[in-house]
Amino acid sequence: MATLFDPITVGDIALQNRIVMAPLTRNRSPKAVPNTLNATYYEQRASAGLLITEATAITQQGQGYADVPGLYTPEALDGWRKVTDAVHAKGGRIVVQMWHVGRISHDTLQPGGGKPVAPSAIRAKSKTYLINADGTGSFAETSEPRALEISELDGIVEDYRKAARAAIDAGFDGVEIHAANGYLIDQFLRSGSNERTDAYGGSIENRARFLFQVVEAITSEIGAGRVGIRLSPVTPANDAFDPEPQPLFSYVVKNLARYPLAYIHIIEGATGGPRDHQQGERPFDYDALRAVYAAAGGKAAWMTNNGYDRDLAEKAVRDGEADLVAFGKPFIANPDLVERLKENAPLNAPDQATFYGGGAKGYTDYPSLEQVA
Ligand SMILES: C=C(C(=O)O)c1ccccc1
Repeated sequence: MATLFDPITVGDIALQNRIVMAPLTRNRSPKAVPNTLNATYYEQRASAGLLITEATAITQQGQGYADVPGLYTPEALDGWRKVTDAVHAKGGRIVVQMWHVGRISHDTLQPGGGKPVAPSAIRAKSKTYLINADGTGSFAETSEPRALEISELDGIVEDYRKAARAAIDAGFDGVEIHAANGYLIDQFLRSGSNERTDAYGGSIENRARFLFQVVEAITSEIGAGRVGIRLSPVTPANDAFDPEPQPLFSYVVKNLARYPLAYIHIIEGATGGPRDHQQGERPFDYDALRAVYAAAGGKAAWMTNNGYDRDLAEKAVRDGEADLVAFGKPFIANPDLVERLKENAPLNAPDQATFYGGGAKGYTDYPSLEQVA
C-alpha cells in the first residue's frame, strides 16, 4: 500500500515522493525571461517529488498574460537553465508546463498587436493580466480572437515540438502539455469554444485532432517517458464548456493510452474551486475515466489535483485512486510542504494579494519550519 512519501518512477523520471507542486502562474518573469528570483522560488520547493513550472508560453502568440515566462527566446532558455540547475542541485525534479493560451490573451500582448488566435472567433468571457504604464498590474477583459486557418495548425504543432526540444536542452526532466483550463488545446476539445466545420471541429475525434498532433510531435521529439499532460474535464475556467465531458475525455484518455507517457494530470472539478463542479447532465465519473484509460492499456502514472489536503491526498494514494497528488496554493505558502505533510505540521496560509506580480513578498519569503522553530 503506497503512501505520499514513497518514491515512484513516472516514465523516465524517478521521483523521491508522490507530492507534486502544481503549475502556478505568478507573473514574476518580466520580458518572459526567468530570473534568479524565480530560481530561488523553485529551489526552495525542490523537496517536492516533482515540480511543475508555472504555465510557460511556447511562442509570443501563445502568451496571454504579462510577465509569464516563455520557452522561445535564448534569454528565456538561459534563465530556465538557472532554475533547472538550482533544483537539480537540491536533488529535485522539474518539468515545464508548455502553454499556448489561444483566445485567453489580449491584443497588446500579441505579435504586432494582432488578435489572439483560437479554433473559432468566439470571445471568452474571461480576463487576463496586464502590466500598466506605471508598472502596476491589473486584470483586463480578453480580446476578440480570430479563427485559425487550417493551414496555420501545423506551424503551431511545430512550435510545440521546438519548445519541447528547447525544454530538454534547458535542463528540464520533461514537459507537461497544458491541455486544460480553457486554453488553446482545451478550446479545440470543448464544443463551447470550437464551432469549426472542418477536420478539427464537430465530432469528438475531430475536436481532439489538434491535441493528438501535439502529443505525437512532442513524444516523437523528446520521448513519451518525459511527457505528462494536464486535463480538466469539467472546469469552467476561462469560459470552457462542453455539455458531454464524459465521452469527450474518455475518448482522449483512451487514445492517450497509445503513448507510454510519464503521467496523466487530472484537475477534478472547477480549477481552484468546488471539486464537485459539474458540466452537463450528470456528475463526472473520474474513476470511470481512469478505468477507460487502464482498459486501453494506459500505464502512465495518474496524478490528481484540486483542493486536496493531507488526509484526502493520503487516502487517494493509499486506496490506489491516484499515484501522485498535485498541490497548488499549499506550495505557494509552504516551500517545505513535503516535510510539513510528513510531520503533520501546521501550514502557512497563502496571501492571495501577492499571488500575481510583484517581487519576493509572498513569493520567496514564506518561512520554512526550521525558520519558525
Ligand atoms: C495558467 C493558468 C491556468 O492553467 O489556470 C493560470 C493563468 C493565470 C492565473 C491563474 C492560472
